Amino acid sequence: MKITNFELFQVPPRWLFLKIETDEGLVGWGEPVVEGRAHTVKACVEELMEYLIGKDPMNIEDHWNKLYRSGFYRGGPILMSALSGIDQALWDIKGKFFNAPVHQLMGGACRDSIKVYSWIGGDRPSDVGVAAKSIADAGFTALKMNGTEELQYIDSFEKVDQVLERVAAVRDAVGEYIGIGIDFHGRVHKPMAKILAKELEQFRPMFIEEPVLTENMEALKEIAQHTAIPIAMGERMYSRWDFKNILNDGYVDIIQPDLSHAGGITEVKKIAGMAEAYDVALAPHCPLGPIALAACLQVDATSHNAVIQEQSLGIHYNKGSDLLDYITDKSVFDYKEGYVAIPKAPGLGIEIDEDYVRRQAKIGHNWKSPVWRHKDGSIAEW
Ligand SMILES: O=C(O)[C@@H](O)[C@H](O)[C@H](O)CO
Ligand SMILES: [Mg+2]
Repeated sequence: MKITNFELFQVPPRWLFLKIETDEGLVGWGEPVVEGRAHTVKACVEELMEYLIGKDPMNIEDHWNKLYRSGFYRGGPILMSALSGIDQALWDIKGKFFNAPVHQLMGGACRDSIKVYSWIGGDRPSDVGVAAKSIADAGFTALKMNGTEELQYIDSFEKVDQVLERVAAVRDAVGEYIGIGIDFHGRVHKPMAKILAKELEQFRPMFIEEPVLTENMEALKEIAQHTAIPIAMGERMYSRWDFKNILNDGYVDIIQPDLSHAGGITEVKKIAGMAEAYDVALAPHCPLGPIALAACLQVDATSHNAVIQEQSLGIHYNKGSDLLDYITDKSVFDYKEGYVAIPKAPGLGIEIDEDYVRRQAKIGHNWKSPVWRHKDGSIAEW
């Protein structure tokens, strides 16, 4: 079999889909994207795909190594997201060739389903309470919320109290046992992160996420001394080599590699294995589209330490588009009591609605990250 062609589709709300074609008529789909950088990743995929035209799609490990190692410069969000989408599409082709879901080819599933969580939107305590209640009423047993907007290095306790009020409203709305993930998006610096971690403990959150930026990960040591809340991190880490230090340091409890940023199925499967050896849980990051989610579920299926899966259904910043819009069999993600079943169809397990993708690609998008500034005019982390 040979790879004959590829196409990229930039579709709303802010995604990029890749279709790889073969001379046997089999096609594979991948999702190579970083939010706000779709054009740049697209150019990178185009450059990487030059090598793959005419190659056998089955040799995924060799292609991964070629695309990663032989460019001299390696890693980072752009190259690794491009590689991730290509890797997903190659696995999709392989699965379809053997008429088996990808997890079957990676050793078989060690679970039937995985717990999922969705984002809740809202800024005011009353809004987040209502949003949380609707997620719980829909049968979910976990949710994730925004911890806070940007905090300066040293900031007012008024902002701390606002966070506590919002989390209290959610806890009140959903009762004692719904999991609450609190995402700080690295918008907090060490001094305030310590305080927040300590004060949030009363609400028994499922985890706090990116309490500081990945590049400040040595701060986790001090933050962890102030709380027993599990610490989650990893959506902005791009390979095994990025994850090795945080695992070695020992202050992270849950890693969140993104199947569309951290080297795809091939690489995240390896990262999951590394984490397992450190007794660290896996919760793949996925605020993206259906292909990324399907790839996540394949890795969740075969990773003993996978605990929960993020998904973008109803997510506030994907307004106007839903991941189900792009697939023909809408019931492929089969939810029951807060769990989603591992898809069993060949390849990634989903059927892309290509006509719809083509129509949406005509609309396209030019999604860019917002610019936030502190009161004094200085740039805030987004
Ligand atoms: O954990 C998450 O889903 C978030 O941190 C998103 O990745 C972030 O808002 C960028 O889209
Ligand atoms: Mg996050």
